Amino acid sequence: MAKIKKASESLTIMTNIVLPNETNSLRNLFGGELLAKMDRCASISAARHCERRVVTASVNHVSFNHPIPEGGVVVLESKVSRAFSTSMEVYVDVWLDDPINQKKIHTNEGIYTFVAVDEFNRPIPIPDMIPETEEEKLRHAAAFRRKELSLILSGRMKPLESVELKKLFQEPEETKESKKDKK
Ligand SMILES: CCCCCCCCCCCCCCCC(=O)SCCNC(=O)CCNC(=O)[C@H](O)C(C)(C)COP(=O)(O)OP(=O)(O)OC[C@H]1O[C@@H](n2cnc3c(N)ncnc32)[C@H](O)[C@@H]1OP(=O)(O)O
Repeated sequence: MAKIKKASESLTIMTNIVLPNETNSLRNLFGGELLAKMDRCASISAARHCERRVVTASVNHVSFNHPIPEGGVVVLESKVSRAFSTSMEVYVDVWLDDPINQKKIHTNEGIYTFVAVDEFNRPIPIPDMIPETEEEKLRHAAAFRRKELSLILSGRMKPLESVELKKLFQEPEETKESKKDKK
């Protein structure tokens, strides 16, 4: 198994048409149906990256920005955004595709955490990942913060133990100095 893989090697694209049994009372794609589709797409990306069985450990974020109507063509694209020791973050982008007018609307985004497991469902090490595009680099850079937040929210980490997340709430030294100068 390769020790380091590119983000693009885990790219997974799923295209579907929204059927009536998947909609809510407003005849738009039901949120839970979309979550299931995102989980499926993201789990394939995770398995492609680590070439192992994976389980969903956490759904860290999902945004519903635009409804997806019955009959709409929905395209899901997922890629591993960062690999840690046994876990990986997977980003899923969802698009409403209008093949007739050739328009694409970015409707949703989801961030999932998967863990690679052995035959006894114990976590096992995974290959590292290199981001290449600007977007991959941005997502990769912020992933550690999101991991810490997810661990805090799930009670697996104490807020004061965080490294990257804590930095967001700390004032830069220069700002502190300039405040002192003004006094
Ligand atoms: C070959 C290619 C072909 C491709 C084509 C085939 C594709 C074929 C795909 C099929 C894919 C099926 C995909 C099914 C997807 C489900 O539906 S799975 C069902 C739902 N999920 C579950 O049932 C999982 C239940 N939970 C568990 O089993 C355990 O809690 C877990 C997740 C394995 C973790 O176990 P644990 O003993 O607590 O392990 P622990 O060492 O504490 O943590 C392991 C890692 O997870 C991280 N972690 C744990 N919880 C969290 C959290 N809440 N937030 C963030 N990180 C967390 C830890 O930080 C740690 O990360 P690392 O620092 O090691 O990277």
